[in-house]
Amino acid sequence: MNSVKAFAPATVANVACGFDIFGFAIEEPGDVVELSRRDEPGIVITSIIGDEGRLPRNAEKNAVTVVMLHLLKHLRIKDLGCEVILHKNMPLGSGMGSSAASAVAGVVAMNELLGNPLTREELLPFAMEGERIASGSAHADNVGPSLLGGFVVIRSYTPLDIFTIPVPEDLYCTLVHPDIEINTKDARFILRNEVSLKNTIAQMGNVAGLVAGLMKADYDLIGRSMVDVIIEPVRSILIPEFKEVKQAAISNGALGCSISGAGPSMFALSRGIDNARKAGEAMQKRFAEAGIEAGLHVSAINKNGAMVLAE
Ligand SMILES: Nc1ncnc2c1ncn2[C@@H]1O[C@H](COP(=O)(O)OP(=O)(O)O)[C@@H](O)[C@H]1O
Ligand SMILES: N[C@@H](CCOP(=O)(O)O)C(=O)O
Repeated sequence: MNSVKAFAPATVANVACGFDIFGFAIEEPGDVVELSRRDEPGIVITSIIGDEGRLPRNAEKNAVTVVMLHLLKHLRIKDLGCEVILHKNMPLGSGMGSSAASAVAGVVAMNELLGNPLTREELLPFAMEGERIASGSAHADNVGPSLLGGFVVIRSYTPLDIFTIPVPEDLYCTLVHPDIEINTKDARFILRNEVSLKNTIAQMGNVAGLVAGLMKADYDLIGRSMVDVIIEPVRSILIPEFKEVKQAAISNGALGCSISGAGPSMFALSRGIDNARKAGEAMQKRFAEAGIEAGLHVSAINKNGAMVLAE
């Protein structure tokens, strides 16, 4: 095989109470990577479309190629020559798993070009290296769902133990991206290292409730469990109109609403696409009243994750 194209979707990480342990993918947007072999050895980024020239062109600094370099090293392949085109289809520092989408599309494309020596699950640690370069932390709650699809739970990082759980058929996500940027690295830096016993108990109850609610298709339980007493109170300060936008979502049919990843995007979960759209329009309107433009995506939970595209 001489050339390959792969797509990897945007993701909602944390899902309110599950900091670094919960995430799911949405249908769109997503990054697309094109790979083609060349005669000279080495991985070269020939073009990035859609980043306004902001992303590193150096293969060792961009999440899309860092993952390929790690994969090739693991497979002890030294002489491969490859040209990379990245279609950057989502904003940077968005809370939509932008760096993760590039990393996953990159590692899936390279694995395909090599004839799929690794399974999807085996690609995960390499995709996580893309997150390390982007945010200083190799968290898996964006790359996991972007790679595997579904609602992902990371039970443990050492050793890595990750699985997906079923979600109700009629569950829809609303993702609203206000036109501001928050660097995940900065949004991790401001978090406290200590958590009180009281908050730990509350958070554990919600984590258990959200898993049970999703698996039992108990929409009320899902809504009641979308509460984050640890991270949201700290990070929401970085998002203008956070409380008002969250209230707008809940008053307009959403089961619950919180920060998507490290923000500034906010997400809501709803029963049915009509509720998800209504909540999204209300959230967008609330941002607009404060003079902030916001993009809106309404989607089912993406069960497939990354895809190799026909040439
Ligand atoms: N291919 C890539 N796509 C997006 N960001 C990348 C990529 N490669 C490196 N980065 C770096 O990662 C940071 C953005 O990642 P992050 O803050 O995690 O955003 P997001 O929340 O959207 O994933 C920026 O500093 C950016 O330069
Ligand atoms: N668990 C991470 C998720 C970051 O998601 P992103 O989409 O903002 O990169 C965190 O909360 O830091």
